[in-house]
Amino acid sequence: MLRSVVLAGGGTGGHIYPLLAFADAVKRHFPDARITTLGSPKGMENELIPAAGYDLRVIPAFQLPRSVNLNLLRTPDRMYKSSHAAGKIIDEVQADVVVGFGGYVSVPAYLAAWRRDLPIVIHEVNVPPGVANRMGMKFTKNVAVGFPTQPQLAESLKDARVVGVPLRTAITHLDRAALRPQALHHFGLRPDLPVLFVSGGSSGARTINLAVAAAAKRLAHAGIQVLHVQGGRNDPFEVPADLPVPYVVVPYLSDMQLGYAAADLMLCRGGAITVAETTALGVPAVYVPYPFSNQEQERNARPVVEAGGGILVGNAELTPEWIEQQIIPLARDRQRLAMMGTAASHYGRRDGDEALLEFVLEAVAKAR
Ligand SMILES: CC(=O)N[C@H]1[C@@H](OP(=O)(O)OP(=O)(O)OC[C@H]2O[C@@H](n3ccc(=O)[nH]c3=O)[C@H](O)[C@@H]2O)O[C@H](CO)[C@@H](O)[C@@H]1O
Repeated sequence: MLRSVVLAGGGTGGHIYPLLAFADAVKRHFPDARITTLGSPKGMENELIPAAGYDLRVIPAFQLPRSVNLNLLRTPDRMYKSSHAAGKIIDEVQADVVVGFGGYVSVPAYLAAWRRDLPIVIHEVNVPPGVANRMGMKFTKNVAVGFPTQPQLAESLKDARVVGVPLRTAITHLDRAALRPQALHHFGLRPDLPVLFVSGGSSGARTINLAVAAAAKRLAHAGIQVLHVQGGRNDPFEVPADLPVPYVVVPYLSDMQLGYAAADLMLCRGGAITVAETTALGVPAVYVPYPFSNQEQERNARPVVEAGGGILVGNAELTPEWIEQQIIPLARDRQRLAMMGTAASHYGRRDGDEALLEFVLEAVAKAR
């Protein structure tokens, strides 16, 4: 039984969408439960959470250090304001549990919950775990992870429960083949030619945007249509106007399921939620991991590639020539795409929201 939950997570889409998917699962099972989310002043949560209809409380920003630093938790001026604000909200809504998904806002929430002796559950999707969640792990052993490889790859996650990634129901309930005609129509794409779906994650990826746009003519002359999501925080790019087949650019897709339904092949970064979605849906993908952030995106994508669900290319290797030599033949090879899609779907799962809820209920029951 859950009466009131506080969910903390923010920054980019990768931290917010799992939180929203989990909130939906709580609402399905406990329609009367109070759901409160904590966010930071500038993150994408300020658009995404109110749009999904949930109560967002913004607490003062707190700059995370680059490494785990517990002294910081004791430094009143840096941390006090944020954790005091989180604590006031936790008290006001009489939370049963705090569930954190990482990002700036999670640390003050973990600290405030620990001070009140409330159960804390951490959900982590990356290897190595993010700094906020690593700090949270000092306060709780209730750690859940998104992928089966994480406990083997990171010592700090070796005892974590693998629950999968909570994904939006628009994605977990998606029948790609059934939605495809509507999706193609929506974007003005043709049903007789393959579609390359390009997305650099929630903020977009400049390297990917520029490389694909520079290959636009070659793709079009090979009969490959492109559906290209620019990404929430990226500059526009130029695509030639007189192409013989559609090249559709959209700034950001709120209905990401339409993109997945239209896609024959995806070209994307290796953000954890993107990987969870492509594999849950069996979408074959070319992964171009973001080369920084501790190689976390390469670690996300590599197991899928090893399972045969996609291919991996380094950021610097993604040139218009590489696209011509590797992506064009792949996008036209229906048999190879089908095999890759099946392999990807064997790695993915769609029940992360339910599995995390079960884990949270166990944590609450243990604490009572
Ligand atoms: C550069 C960086 O540090 N990126 C991190 C960030 O990625 P990022 O925030 O890009 O997150 P992911 O790639 O994991 O997920 C992106 C999410 O945004 C959605 N989406 C994307 C574009 C769009 O137009 N519409 C839309 O809905 C996708 O469907 C997906 O649900 O968080 C991830 C999860 O912690 C990490 O693994 C990534 O390494």
